[in-house]
Amino acid sequence: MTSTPAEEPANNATVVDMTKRLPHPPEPAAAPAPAFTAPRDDEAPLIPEWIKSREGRRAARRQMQRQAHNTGRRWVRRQKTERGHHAQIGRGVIRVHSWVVGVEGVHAHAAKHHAHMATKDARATARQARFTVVGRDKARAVAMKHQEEAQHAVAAHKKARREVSRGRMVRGVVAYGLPAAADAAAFVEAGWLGGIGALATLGGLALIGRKPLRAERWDPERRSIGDGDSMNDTMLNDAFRRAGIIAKDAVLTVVHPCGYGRGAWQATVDLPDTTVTAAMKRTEELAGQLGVETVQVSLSRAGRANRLHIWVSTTVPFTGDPVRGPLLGMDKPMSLWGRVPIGPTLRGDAYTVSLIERSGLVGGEPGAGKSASGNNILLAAALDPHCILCLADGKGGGDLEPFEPLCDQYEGEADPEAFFDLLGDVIVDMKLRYALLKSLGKRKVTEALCREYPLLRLKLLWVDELMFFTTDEEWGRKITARLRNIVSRGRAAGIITFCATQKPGSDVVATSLRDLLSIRWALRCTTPQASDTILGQGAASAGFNAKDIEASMRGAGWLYSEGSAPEMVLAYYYSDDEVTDLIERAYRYRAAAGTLPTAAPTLTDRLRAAGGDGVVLAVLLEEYTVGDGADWLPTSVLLKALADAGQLVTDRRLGDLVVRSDEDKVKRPWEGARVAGYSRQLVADTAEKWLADR
Ligand SMILES: Nc1ncnc2c1ncn2[C@@H]1O[C@H](COP(=O)(O)OP(=O)(O)OP(=O)(O)O)[C@@H](O)[C@H]1O
Repeated sequence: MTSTPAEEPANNATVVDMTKRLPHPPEPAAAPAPAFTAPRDDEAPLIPEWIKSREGRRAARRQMQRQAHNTGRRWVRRQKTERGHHAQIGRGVIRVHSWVVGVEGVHAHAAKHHAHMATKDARATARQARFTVVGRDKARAVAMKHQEEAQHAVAAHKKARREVSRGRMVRGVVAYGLPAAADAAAFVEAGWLGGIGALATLGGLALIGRKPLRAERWDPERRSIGDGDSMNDTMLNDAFRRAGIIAKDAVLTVVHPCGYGRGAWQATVDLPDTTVTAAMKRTEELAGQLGVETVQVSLSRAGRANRLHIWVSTTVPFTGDPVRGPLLGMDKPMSLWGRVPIGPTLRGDAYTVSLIERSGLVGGEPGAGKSASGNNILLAAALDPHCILCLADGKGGGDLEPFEPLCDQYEGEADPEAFFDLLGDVIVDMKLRYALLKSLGKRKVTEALCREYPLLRLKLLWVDELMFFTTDEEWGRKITARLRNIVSRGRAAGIITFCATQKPGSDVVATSLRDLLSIRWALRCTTPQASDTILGQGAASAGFNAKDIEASMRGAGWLYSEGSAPEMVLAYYYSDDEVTDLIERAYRYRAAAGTLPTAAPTLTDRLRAAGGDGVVLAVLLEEYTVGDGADWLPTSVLLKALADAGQLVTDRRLGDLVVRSDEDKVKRPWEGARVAGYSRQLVADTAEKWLADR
């Protein structure tokens, strides 16, 4: 039931409606609120009035206490991290100290290394000049030049050291001296002021060291191994993109994550839309992006065309002490039929080569380490008592001289004519070898045949500084022709040929000869073109450029012997004393095996060894040496000598064998009559030609 206002009782005070709530007791009359007046702009901030009340002030105090407590806890927690104040101060001290030490030390170190090498060279050339007989003036001039270079290098090293000391002293005064002086002065003035000074110094150090030096803290744009950062996926992707190996939006697929070991960072990645061969062509750009030298980066195929193994050394490789050769530790003869140790690769693996049926070319600028590197092969051959050594030195220096007592043939006078004759003897030997192989029904020399037949022993023909022989106006072309003959046909006959040169251009090593030399060893070169002439056209642009080898990396070079790509190898180094020791050891092995060289076979020995008409010619030549010797003998005397030696030769057959011109046929006086005969020179020339034509 609802009531209408018309039905409401007239007196509210007497009738109580139970549906309504009781009214609150009447409030005491409050004092009228003061009218709020906003402060003027220049009077006070707009702060709620409550804050100014007692309650507000108490709440603000509580809030501040809470904040101080939290800050304190945070500070304590932070002290355990690398952002704590003591860590910051520690970093500050390290950074200030690094700044004082400076970076000039690197230059001083490089100057020291240079001075050391230059002095060593100067001593070596001076020693060489002292013992050089032929070309002594030239050797002395070279020694003087090296002496001057060494003096300059030593002076440069001293200067660099002085600069280091001066720089450190100035920076030390600024960094340590000034703050220490200021703090001490403040302490003397008023003890507490000194305390404030010390706190200020610590504050300064904390400020300097406030940022931890972690890779993540660096701008990714600036990450590089050269700056000491760790190699990681982001850095790799970035570097590959910027080097133009992969597209700007492409991503490398990581197969083996970045890891560090043995002084280098390594990773294996799959390249998107490109191949390892293409990537290797941009090694230089990639090295630039990683902030390192080209020689510090090594890229290789990891089993597939697009799977790349990247290796980045944190230091320039091969600049430490020379690596001791393993031949020194061998206590028994070597066999050249096995593999020859050459040296460690960039990645620290031992590199070896097989010389069987091979020939090689070693090239590099003067002082790159050709002779020292070549010693690895020469000493290995020397330590095989069954290997015949045949050496020629185009420099006429003393590099090969220690090997002379072991050599069956040695040409150390840089005489092109003598070298031409030496090659002639090698060709005769090669023909004899083929004749024997043919009679045995074999195609090529094997280890078993080599052991059974002394004639088939391996022979190493080593030519140092080929340029002096092949650029000779009179003999150059003939020498190249003979060398080409030996290299192309000698392999199967057990003759291994190696040529070393400072200048591997086509004027020195004819392309037709160079293409036959299968092992290529490029030590430091002055131009990429020179590097290409050793390793093959296009090698430098494919990432194998001997020009990139640093001058301080002596003995380091790109070596191509087998496999698909050249390897960077540091040749083992044998000092002069070690070479002498090993040669003495080789001499003993050869003496025990009965393979020490006997006197070189004479022309008549070789003619007799060849048999057939060779024996006839040998008997004829010997007849000229009877008694006081003669330059010309009558036909009758020669025929009698042949008959006495069991060679039944008619006048006509002799004429066919030793062909005379009309002038040679002119009769000469002999025991009161004029008779026909033959000159010794004609018979000797015929014999040489007969041997060479066989
Ligand atoms: N494998 C190596 N390890 C360390 N040092 C080396 C190595 N090879 C060479 N050297 C250093 O380099 C110097 C020069 O070497 P080497 O005489 O072999 O050079 P080269 O190329 O034959 O010179 P040149 O062309 O003038 O004959 C050596 O005296 C030695 O100090």
